Amino acid sequence: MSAQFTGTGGQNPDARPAFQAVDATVAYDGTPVLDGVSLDVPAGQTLAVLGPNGSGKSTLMRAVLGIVPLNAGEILLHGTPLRRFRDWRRIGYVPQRLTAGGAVPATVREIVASGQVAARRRLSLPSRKDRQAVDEALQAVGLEDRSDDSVRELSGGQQQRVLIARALAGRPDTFVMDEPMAGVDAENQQALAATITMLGEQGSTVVLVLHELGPLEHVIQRAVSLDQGRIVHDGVPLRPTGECARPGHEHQHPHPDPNAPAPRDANGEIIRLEVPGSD
Ligand SMILES: Nc1ncnc2c1ncn2[C@@H]1O[C@H](COP(=O)(O)OP(=O)(O)OP(=O)(O)O)[C@@H](O)[C@H]1O
Repeated sequence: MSAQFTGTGGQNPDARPAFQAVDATVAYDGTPVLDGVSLDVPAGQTLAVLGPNGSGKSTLMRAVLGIVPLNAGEILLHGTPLRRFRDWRRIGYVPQRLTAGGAVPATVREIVASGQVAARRRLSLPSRKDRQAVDEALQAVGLEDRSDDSVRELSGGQQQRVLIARALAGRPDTFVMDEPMAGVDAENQQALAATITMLGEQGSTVVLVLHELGPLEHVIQRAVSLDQGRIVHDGVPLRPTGECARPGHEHQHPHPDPNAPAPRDANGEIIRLEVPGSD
């Protein structure tokens, strides 16, 4: 594997935390969904954010990335207050998988290459190094043989791997992945777990929203559980107990079933993969 994905933080014990939330509060219509959350994520750590549906996991991820404004508190990225942070090329965001947003049809390679736009100098064309980074990102997620296919031809799990390759192609060292395993079949989960393991081993910071640790159990160093917008556990990952420990237990989840047919719009067209931030 190339050294290009190597994070800097994991090798430097003096590095400032990748993410810091200080008493972060977010309310929608007056109802707090993040209720004074304080959290430091050291550079180089692989951390899972767990919790029941609606507990505020996605809101916390969006808040640390500045997508959702805080009502109170503060966020720092790599030691810099969010409002002054400019080094967005360091951050790779893997959003939840499918939306009905208006993306254009695109090949796998085009989607992955779109992850480099923020990192390239304005108006410059992709360099040989950029193209090489796309090749390596595709290789990292095991999709190099699908690079010229339309993303619409891929399964949901493969599309999720495309989104991760897209984040890798920008060469960040800090990743936020919102439910990368949701609606992904077992084979693609294993492929994703291998990629995330590689990132952790190479010193990147990886923050993942998960419903269960599953195939990532061996790579998660720390788990933070939210409930009703507050941190109720922070430490070694808790093993599931009771009903959740039962073999075959299925978390109640609003995301698509991996075996369900591809979602279609009112005209019968398959809903396309959104390409956020590809401007
Ligand atoms: N844009 C919004 N406007 C109003 N309410 C919102 C908005 N986004 C989220 N919420 C509400 O905030 C609460 C927390 O939502 P959030 O998506 O952060 O939870 P979550 O833990 O990620 O849930 P899930 O596991 O279902 O993805 C929920 O009650 C949700 O309905």
